[in-house]
Amino acid sequence: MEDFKLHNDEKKLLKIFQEAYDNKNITKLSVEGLAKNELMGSETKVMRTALWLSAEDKKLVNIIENKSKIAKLTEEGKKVVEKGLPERQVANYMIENDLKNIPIKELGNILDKSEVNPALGNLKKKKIAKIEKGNIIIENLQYEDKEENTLNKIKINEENKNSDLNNYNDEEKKLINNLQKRGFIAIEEEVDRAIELTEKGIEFIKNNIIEIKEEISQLTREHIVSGKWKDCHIRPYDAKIPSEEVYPAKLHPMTRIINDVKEVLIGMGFKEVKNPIVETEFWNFDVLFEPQDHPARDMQDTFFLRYPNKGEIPEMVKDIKSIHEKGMVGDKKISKGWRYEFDEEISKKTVLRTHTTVSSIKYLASLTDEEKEKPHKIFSIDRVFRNEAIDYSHLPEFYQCEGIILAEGVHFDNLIGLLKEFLNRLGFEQVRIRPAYFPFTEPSLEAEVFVEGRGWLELLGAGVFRPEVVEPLGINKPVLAWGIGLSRLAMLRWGLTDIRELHKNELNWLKKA
Ligand SMILES: N[C@@H](Cc1ccccc1)C(=O)O
Repeated sequence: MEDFKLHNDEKKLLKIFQEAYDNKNITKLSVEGLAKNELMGSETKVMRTALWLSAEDKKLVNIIENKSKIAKLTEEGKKVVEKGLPERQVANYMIENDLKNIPIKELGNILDKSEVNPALGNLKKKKIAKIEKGNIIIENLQYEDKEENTLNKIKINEENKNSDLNNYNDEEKKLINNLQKRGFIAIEEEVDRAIELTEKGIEFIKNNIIEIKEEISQLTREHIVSGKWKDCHIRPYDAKIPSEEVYPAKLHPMTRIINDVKEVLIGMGFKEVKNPIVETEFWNFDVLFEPQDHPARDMQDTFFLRYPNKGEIPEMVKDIKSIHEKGMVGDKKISKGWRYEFDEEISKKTVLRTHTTVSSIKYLASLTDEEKEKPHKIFSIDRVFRNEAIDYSHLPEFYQCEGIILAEGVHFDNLIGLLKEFLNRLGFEQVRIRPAYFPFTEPSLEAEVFVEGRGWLELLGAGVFRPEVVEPLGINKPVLAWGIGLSRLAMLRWGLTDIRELHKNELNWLKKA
């Protein structure tokens, strides 16, 4: 025997071929025929076994697939073969009742509702009757119908397992096309499979005695107690055998990314916070020291709400007003401010949050004096909204993940170290940092990752919150902040080039992702 181990089923299949070859020099057998052999028993088993035998290391057989189109009668079609086409049923009815004409309305008693219109059309087309003033007037009841002949032919061909569409001439094919539209015939694709010995396969069955010993795949107590184990052949375990692919139920890829990122952050000591989708401009922009005339607030980027168009804002708005207008925290001047007139009415306007930085800043604002003394590490993962046209890289709704560290003595270097660690844990080995600008952080940075075949890609924005952001909240310690787009992350993980793919729920992709 050659240098590979054969599974019992493989031996059985080869044995069938060996007999066919010895008797009639046959090297090719249909899967259907093989399945009927008692050594096999089912088409699935034949196919599975043939797949093993055709694998790279053996190549003893080839699987040959012949695709063909076949014409079959539908359930409706079968009825029509018995009773005639609907127009024939009308004609028969008239013959039986000796009628020369009937009102169209009466068709409802003879035929199914859905068949009335097609029957009328065909009565006219086939010149069986003409229609005048709501009456069907008979012209020729003894007609021959090529469509019915074709239906009969299909029935007979089906009985003889001869349904290939190629058995019909062009005229018949046209008729079949019509009958298919009327729902009496279905065209289906059929795959005819056969297994054929390769040269190597032929050599093999010529030169080997194929011995089939019953095998067991599991040793039981019974085998041991009875001593049967001495005669048992235990099937060796082969992890390389190709098998049917199975797709178990699983979470949506986007949910999986979210869960993975959560796990990484929780592992790094962060705590999750959640916030509502609808925010005031106060929390979405003002507190983050974004001036009220900042272009990002423009209609183009932000979704403003009509109902309710105003929300509540805290007393603290006075402090925010003062930092925006004059750069003052209480009576201490910490910066130039934006030097414009801050409008509390604008602060009250409602928006769909445009970034998760809202969650970070709301958390900081919620701390009591005592809590402010302690270090904090929090993150949030949430949907954010931007009024952008949908294309391969933009959706009006997407996921962001955002986090902060508040602690005495932390600085920019710690932020870089943290982000490198975070991105490493997400599977990106090469990370590089570039300077960037955000209205609420100074200094600010962008982190890029290197992806094989795509180069350096920007993934993350970060920085140290400006004093103008944290000091009005009574926080005098550094706060490191960062935000990352999760859709980008998901696209990289699954090699997508179009963000829309993530939400199409295309089953084939979902199964394999
Ligand atoms: N909020 C920023 C990201 C960011 C978060 C925190 C600090 C710096 C930048 C964005 O949406 O792009």
